[in-house]
Amino acid sequence: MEKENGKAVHCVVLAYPAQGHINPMIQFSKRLQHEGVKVTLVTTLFYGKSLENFPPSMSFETISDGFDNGRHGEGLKLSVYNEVFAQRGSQTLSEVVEKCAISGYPVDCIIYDSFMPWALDVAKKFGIVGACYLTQNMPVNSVYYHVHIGKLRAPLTEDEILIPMLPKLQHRDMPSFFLSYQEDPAFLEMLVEQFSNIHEADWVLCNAFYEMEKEVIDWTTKIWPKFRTIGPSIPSMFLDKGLKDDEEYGVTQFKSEECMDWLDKKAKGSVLYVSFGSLVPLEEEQIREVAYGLRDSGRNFLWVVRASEEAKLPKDFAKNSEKGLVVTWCSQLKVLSHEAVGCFVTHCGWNSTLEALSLGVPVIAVPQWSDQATNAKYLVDVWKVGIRPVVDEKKIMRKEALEDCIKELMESDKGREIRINALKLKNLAIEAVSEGGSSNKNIIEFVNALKGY
Ligand SMILES: O=c1ccn([C@@H]2O[C@H](COP(=O)(O)OP(=O)(O)O[C@H]3O[C@H](CO)[C@@H](O)[C@H](O)[C@H]3O)[C@@H](O)[C@H]2O)c(=O)[nH]1
Repeated sequence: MEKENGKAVHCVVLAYPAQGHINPMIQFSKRLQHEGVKVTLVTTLFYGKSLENFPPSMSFETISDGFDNGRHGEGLKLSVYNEVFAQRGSQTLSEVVEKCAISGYPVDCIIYDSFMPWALDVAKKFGIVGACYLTQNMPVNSVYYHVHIGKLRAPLTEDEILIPMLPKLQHRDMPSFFLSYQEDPAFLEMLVEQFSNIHEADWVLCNAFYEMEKEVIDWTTKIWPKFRTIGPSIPSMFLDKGLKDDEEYGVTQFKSEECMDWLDKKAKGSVLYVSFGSLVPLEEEQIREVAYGLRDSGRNFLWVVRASEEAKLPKDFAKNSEKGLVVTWCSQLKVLSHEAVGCFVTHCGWNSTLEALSLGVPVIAVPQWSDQATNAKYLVDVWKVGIRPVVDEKKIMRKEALEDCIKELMESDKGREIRINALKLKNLAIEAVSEGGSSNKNIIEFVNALKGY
């Protein structure tokens, strides 16, 4: 598969330095490679050093965020980091593009994570295509976009937030940066900044699929005509099985611990899988409530508690028992696709959300930070594949609230309906990336345009 001039199309894929961002970018890259595109994956030097199991089929380059030995010093403000990153990142990304040209593989397109909008200027400077990749979900992006166009403000003054094509949102459904805006506006500003130049991007790609949120996607395509959904960006073996040997994302920041033998011994649908993702630390009090809630539910559970969080576990809590196993990291997709798993207690990070939808696993939604509350709203009220426990005035989910949700999901009629809905979503996700499906067609359209067809 070649361009009109006979050469393979070459895309630089610029991933933001975080597990939840590099995973989907690598997965999308594999789909591009499947369509005959040459991919060079790029991330920051410091983050790159922490990654293992890099896919051998891709070239790998690094840029500088200005902190090649890490972001030491608690005092470093996000706004300062972003400013330095934009400046050093633009410079070193330009060097990568130049290096590729010198080595005989000129770059045709930069696909950049929307968290780094300055990368579009680099693409423009070289006269190549700039494609923005939105790692988060479209309703969340739409919320931030409405701040960008001045239709929504922080701090929130209204009780209910009305945004076209989205359900009514309460404060608890909004991205957390609205609620923390007064203490620290930098996060919301960074997320809104994603949309500062988006109308100039040649393409806007989003890690979602059309059938999951048609209304908001149709609305978005009207304002950005080159907006396309290309997800779920998760390994093909867990979806359409169209890509050979594609069983893992490819890079890992943390080492997985063995848990498959333990799962193999458990009855079908009997295990609660619990994970709060790769980033957010939980309050010790919250970890204690989860621990006792799981233990007292009487159910089997497999819980990922990252090494940095382990000291917060209650001293009397058994990490490896007949009913429960705690690991520091696991292959989440293998776990979610295991028939023993009956429910996912999740923080609702966007990748975990898409993985749950794609594998048909119902959820107990326990959002903590960033986009997670809006994802939880969709999981519970729009896709109807989960339940959200109440939290108290300290925003802690008490053990009783968790136990009630577990009981409801595993035993009630509502739980059975939720399971049926989860399977419907799973089938839609598989169809979207299969031949002729909405995301598959969009990927082919994108690649053909790069090839000049
Ligand atoms: O034991 C584990 C736990 C997680 N994962 C993987 O790690 C990724 C986690 O991604 P995500 O669910 O998105 O959570 P975070 O890592 O917390 O992601 C951050 O980035 C996402 C994209 O911006 C946001 O949606 C989240 O809110 C934000 O916390 C997923 O692919 C999981 O499969 C594993 O492989 N093993």
